[in-house]
Amino acid sequence: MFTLRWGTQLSQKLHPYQRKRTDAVPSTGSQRTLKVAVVGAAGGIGQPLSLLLKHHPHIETLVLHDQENVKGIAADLSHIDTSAVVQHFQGPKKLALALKGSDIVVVPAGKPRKPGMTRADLLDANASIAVAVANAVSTACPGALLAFITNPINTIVPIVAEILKSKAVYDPRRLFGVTTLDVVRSKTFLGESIGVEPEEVTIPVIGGHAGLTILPVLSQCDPPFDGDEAERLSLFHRIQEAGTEVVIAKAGRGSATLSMAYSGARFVDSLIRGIKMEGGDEGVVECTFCESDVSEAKFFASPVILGPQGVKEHLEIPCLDDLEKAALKCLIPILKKNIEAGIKYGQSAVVCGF
Ligand SMILES: NC(=O)c1ccc[n+]([C@@H]2O[C@H](COP(=O)([O-])OP(=O)(O)OC[C@H]3O[C@@H](n4cnc5c(N)ncnc54)[C@H](O)[C@@H]3O)[C@@H](O)[C@H]2O)c1
Ligand SMILES: O=C(O)C[C@H](O)C(=O)O
Repeated sequence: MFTLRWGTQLSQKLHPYQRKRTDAVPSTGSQRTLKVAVVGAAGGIGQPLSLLLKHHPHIETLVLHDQENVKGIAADLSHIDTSAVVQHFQGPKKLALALKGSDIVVVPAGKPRKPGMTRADLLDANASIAVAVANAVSTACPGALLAFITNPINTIVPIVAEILKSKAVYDPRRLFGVTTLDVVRSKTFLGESIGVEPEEVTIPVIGGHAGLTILPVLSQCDPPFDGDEAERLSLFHRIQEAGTEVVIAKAGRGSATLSMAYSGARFVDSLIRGIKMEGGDEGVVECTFCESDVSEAKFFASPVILGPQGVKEHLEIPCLDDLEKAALKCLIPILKKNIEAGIKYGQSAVVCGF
């Protein structure tokens, strides 16, 4: 029988350097069932992501929202013999209603890249979508965990933070840019290179989610990657440019969708396992882009321990070798600029009343 392997196998194992005792947290009731909303559910990512989430044993209600018609997708998914009930909503006027009472909102709404574009080129098209979702979340489900897939992640997440701040509902523990695909790709490429199952590979990927801001910490790979300097640089570059590899291969028909849906589902599963964590549980570790003071940039992708309220603890930036230290030094100014653009956009959206 086909079963999805939710739980430990899908999410990042605790790496030895991350292994820490965490404070006991009160039980939030592992029996609680959850409402998860997907905004952009009719899209290239949204459809397979919704398919994967329909199989999640802890999702009681799966809400599909899109500006396009999602009725057919909901009807289709609702015939799958798993218990999640599928609801559907279309258009901006239905967004707040769709999100009402959601525990988790995951957002793959927005334009994807075409060959020749950078992720930053998507800002004009996608920023207003992020603002609309943040506004709706602030009234419909201010306590939800909010995971953005929409690019450019480095700028979209700071925009959303500004909108939520203006509504006095911003909780940095609950807002995430999904960078799981960078980890998934790193595990795959390293597994091939080392000659082990990709699932056995653990590697932190830090920084941001665009070109040079993506920093796979190869020196902390487990099992160790012991390629020579040339292999190391080539792998480093391939991971940074893996999104572009897909954009070029799709030749104008969008960017990564299936691997992103898999990665998005894995991230949602980790959020759910955090929500359902019982006192004494060790916690779920994922690399994700969120506000922190682990680096000089206000937002940074790094390993966090997830718990019932979202981020339970930010782990230190892993030990870096000389190449990685240089890469971090080079990415920080780029990331800061991306973040600053988001803060400015968000603040002006607030002033303009969007
Ligand atoms: N974080 C990552 O690692 C990662 C990976 C891949 C793609 N992405 C990004 O994800 C986004 C979506 O990619 P895709 O390939 O699914 O694109 P797509 O065009 O196939 O789908 C986007 C969907 O969003 C919907 N949408 C647009 N505006 C909306 C709104 N205001 N409200 C509700 N729905 C709306 C569209 O109707 C469409 O169905 C892109 O911005 C892409 O760059 C991020
Ligand atoms: O590359 C893109 O534009 C999509 C996404 O960010 C990716 O990494 O695949």
